[in-house]
Amino acid sequence: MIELAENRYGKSRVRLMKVTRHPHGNELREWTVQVLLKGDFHSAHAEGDNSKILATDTMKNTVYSIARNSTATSMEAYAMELADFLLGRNPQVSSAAIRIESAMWKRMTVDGKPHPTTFMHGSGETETTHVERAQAGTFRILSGLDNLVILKTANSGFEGYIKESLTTLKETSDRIFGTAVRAEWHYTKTNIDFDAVRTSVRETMLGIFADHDSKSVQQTLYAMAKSALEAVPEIDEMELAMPNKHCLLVDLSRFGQDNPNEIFVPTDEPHGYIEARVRRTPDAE
Ligand SMILES: O=c1[nH]c(=O)c2[nH]c(=O)[nH]c2[nH]1
Repeated sequence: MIELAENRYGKSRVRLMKVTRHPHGNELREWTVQVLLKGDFHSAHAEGDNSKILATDTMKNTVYSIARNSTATSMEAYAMELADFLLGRNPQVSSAAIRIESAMWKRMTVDGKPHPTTFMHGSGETETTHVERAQAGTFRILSGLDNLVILKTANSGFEGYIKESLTTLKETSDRIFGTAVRAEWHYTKTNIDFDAVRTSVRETMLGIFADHDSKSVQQTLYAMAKSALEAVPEIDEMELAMPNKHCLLVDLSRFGQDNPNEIFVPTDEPHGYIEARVRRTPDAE
């Protein structure tokens, strides 16, 4: 016997730019949206019967249509509206999952003043959200960020690790620590100021990264997640991934020069990769 074990389908990489026009200036958002639906689609897979299929092209159109009417100020609130709309119109759908990645546009400064209608691409950092709801269920909202590229030039070392026959790495109490953070955290509520909470989470993590006396990427990652969970009551779990973007000290002794931790070669591959999930445990009775 062969059966359809699981399935979901939808539209990926729906690109959307929204300009919200105000008399005093405009707001700009650039999102890449993914819609994935699960549901009663056995007949489509096993019999070629498309009568329950909402075309993915229709989903793409829905992304734009909801964006036109939505007054949501955050991508989380917009994603909830989109999921509600799709679930409301499609009883054959058991759950809708919306993912959004938001590009980092910043208002341009001209002559020292923020320009009302012109923007500059800030960095390759993106803001993310993943919103999911089942028919008659409650929302599960995970938000985060990706490709937050940061680097510290002091207060980072790596010592005391296992030394065995294949170990060549030298211990150091002073190294460069560069990474591109991916973080995703879970909200305990759905009616909060998502943008303000996001800012608190991000700023808390950055503050710890800068000030931490790092014994390893693992220790700093844990300290960042722990501080964010302590500072922001609206989240209860965080997954963090931090590649260790090695910067290798160049041996200048070949040229009769010293190198007191000043000249490095940044490398992409191979790189260390550290990830962890950190959560708030229920208070002990
Ligand atoms: O912070 C680090 N953690 C490791 O596990 C590790 N391994 C390694 O080679 N360098 C590092 N750095």
